[in-house]
Amino acid sequence: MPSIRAPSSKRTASLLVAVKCRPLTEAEQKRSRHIIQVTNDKSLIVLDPDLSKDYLDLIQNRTKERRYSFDHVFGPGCTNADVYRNISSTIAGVIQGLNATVFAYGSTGSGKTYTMVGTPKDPGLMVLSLHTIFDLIKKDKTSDIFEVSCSFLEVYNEVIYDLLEKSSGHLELREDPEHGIVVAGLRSIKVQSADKILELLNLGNSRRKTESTEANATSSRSHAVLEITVKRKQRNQYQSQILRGKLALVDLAGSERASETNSGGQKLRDGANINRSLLALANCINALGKQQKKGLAYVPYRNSKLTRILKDGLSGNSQTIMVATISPADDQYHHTINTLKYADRAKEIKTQVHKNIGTVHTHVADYQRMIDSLQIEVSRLRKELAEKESQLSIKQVETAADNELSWLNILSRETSENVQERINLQKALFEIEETNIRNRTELQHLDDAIAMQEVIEKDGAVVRALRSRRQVILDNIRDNDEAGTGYKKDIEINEKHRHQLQDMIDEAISNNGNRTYLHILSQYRLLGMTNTELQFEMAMRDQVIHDQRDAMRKLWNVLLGLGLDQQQVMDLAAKQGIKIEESTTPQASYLSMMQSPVVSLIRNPPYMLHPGPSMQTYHSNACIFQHHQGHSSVAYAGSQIDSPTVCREEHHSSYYLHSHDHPCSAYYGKGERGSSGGLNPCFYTPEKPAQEACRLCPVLNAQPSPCSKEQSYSSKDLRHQSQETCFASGQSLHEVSPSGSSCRHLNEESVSNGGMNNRLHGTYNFLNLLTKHPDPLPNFGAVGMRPLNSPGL
Ligand SMILES: Nc1ncnc2c1ncn2[C@@H]1O[C@H](COP(=O)(O)OP(=O)(O)OP(=O)(O)O)[C@@H](O)[C@H]1O
Repeated sequence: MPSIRAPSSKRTASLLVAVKCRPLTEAEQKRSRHIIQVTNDKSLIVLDPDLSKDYLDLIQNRTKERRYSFDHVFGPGCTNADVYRNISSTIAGVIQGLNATVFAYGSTGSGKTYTMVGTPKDPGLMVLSLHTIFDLIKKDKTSDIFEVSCSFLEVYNEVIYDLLEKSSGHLELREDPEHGIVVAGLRSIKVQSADKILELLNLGNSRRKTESTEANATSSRSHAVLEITVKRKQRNQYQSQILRGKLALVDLAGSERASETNSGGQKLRDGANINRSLLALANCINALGKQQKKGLAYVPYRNSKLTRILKDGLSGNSQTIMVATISPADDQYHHTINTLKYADRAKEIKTQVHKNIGTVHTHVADYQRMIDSLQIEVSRLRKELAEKESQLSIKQVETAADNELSWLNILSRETSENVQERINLQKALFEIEETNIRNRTELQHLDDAIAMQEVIEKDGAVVRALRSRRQVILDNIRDNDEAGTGYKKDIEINEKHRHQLQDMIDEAISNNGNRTYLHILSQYRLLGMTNTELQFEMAMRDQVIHDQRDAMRKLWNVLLGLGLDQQQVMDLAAKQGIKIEESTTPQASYLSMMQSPVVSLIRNPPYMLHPGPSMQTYHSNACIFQHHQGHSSVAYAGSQIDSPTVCREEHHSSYYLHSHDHPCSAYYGKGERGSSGGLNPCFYTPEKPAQEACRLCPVLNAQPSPCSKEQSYSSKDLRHQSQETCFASGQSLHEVSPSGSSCRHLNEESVSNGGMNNRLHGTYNFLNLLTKHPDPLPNFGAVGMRPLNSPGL
């Protein structure tokens, strides 16, 4: 299986919002007034639908007239081709390995399906996009091989169906560590021409659930997602590079008010489900919009299948276009305002776009195979279950038995929903807690920065900006905590429900003998498999991420401590065919930190947070102390840079830089110099308390260096010194700065402690390579800095 890994060059893109106003329909022309005025290609006015407003109302600003501006505005005279012209460049990016998402959003009957699918005379965005993709492939002058595949699904009443299957079963979502959210078992058909996809599109559309409602004669009752994947394999390239672009075209079901639909029963239930998932989408748009202004806010993707499917398009790797469709009719005023409100918020949403580049080598092939075999097992069980059910129903003759079976069906459906809900709630809770861990870390940075800045100017602009940011973060923490409490309550309710269902199942087994038992057993087995798969996925992913980050952090500490800069390390690694992803370097951590709006305010000394390797924090005569014990590690660095005590703290799998009020800083006092004459950046992990670290680090205890003059090495000497030789002679390695006040300590004990030998052996080998030591080539697998194609498992 080709593995696709995102390279480092990311571009931040804003979600592009286009508004399209359809003409009045024939029926509307008889009863409604046109209230949309498109003032130019970027703005529009929604007129007050109430004509009875008098002059006084108007001058007192009691009018309901609203003005909006967007990236593009299209009036009733515009065709789908006019809309498409403005977004075609984004679609073209798909054949270059970029992802794009286009979704139509609006109330029922506002023109979403017309915009996405269109008519033979006015083909919609789905059709036009497909033509672009195949035209570009045809015109391509390179010798690259293209492979286009397509899938088409619908989400109806919170259940996913494959529109390319005649009678599709229920499909489940799963989180893939490489590809994000994927629909397990969804058919992906390879296609050679736009016509073939259009055929599939028509077929799928004919299978879509539609109903005639008050507002629209053929109203879509489901959300439909057409996904086109373009794989581009470059011939004769190093490792056969593959670009993989993905285009998701989404036609949402229309929101409506129950009071307007004039429907009951199933129709009303459909409407409620549609509204629920659209509300979930609106909530995500809200949170994402807020996130741009306020920093980390929790985005409730898990509240619906639709939002989980759209997650990448809303915040991940995708250039995303929202086409907000509106009706010009005065009786649709509230719907129109509502659509435009969310379209307006969506303008704030940012995504990170990068090419999906991979090689034909396998990364996580083993892991993927395991998941796939589980998937196959799940579908086999599903089939078995369906067969058993049909056998049972053939044998059924008594009405009592029918009733029993339908009761059982309800029970098994409820059981399934209960399990799925619990998984979603637990994951949501986990995500919310992660978000607040990051919020709390930022709060700590801010507290430190405020304290330091207040020494300089008590109530200056910077302090005020920092305080206001602090308030925002506090609000976010409170909001997230409240949401977390809500999820915990939901989990309790879910748990109670589970017990009730279990009681009912137990009773059924004791009363109804074999058939019931078999049915429930199969269902349970099925759910058990799905659950195991999820747990397995999560555990594997977390473990891999944790191990790799941990090993990389240690390696960077050692490498940069030797005085090499990041570029040198990367160049040397590249010579060995190893690609170090930019996003994993200390510089990247530093940059992302420094790019935050508040940190940019406080970049300059004297309270610079962490200068980063490029700014020589890891000075050649800096002091590095490493101590390994089990899974904990501590590394300290004292530099000559005139900055206050700074700590880098690792929490869970995240890696933060922050100024910290811990005993080391207390020792010197805030902003005071340590014995080195410079202030000491301090690196530690939570597992190793700072006091212990201070005790262990001779420099921080302001004790004389343990190195005698004869035992000391300049950093240059050290790099040419074989550690083996040094350890063999019973010495520990220390490097002393010219002033004698800072020291690098890397001894055998610290290397061997806690079973870290293998990893450090790898590190050591790599160091030898970097310092041109004639030892064998490094074993990168041991240190987590793997050649690009290693699975890391
Ligand atoms: N630009 C347009 N020009 C002419 N007619 C249009 C246009 N847009 C929409 N219509 C007409 O408006 C009606 C409703 O459109 P459509 O079915 O696309 O709405 P929708 O938003 O998809 O509704 P639902 O959410 O209920 O599925 C249809 O009769 C359609 O032909």
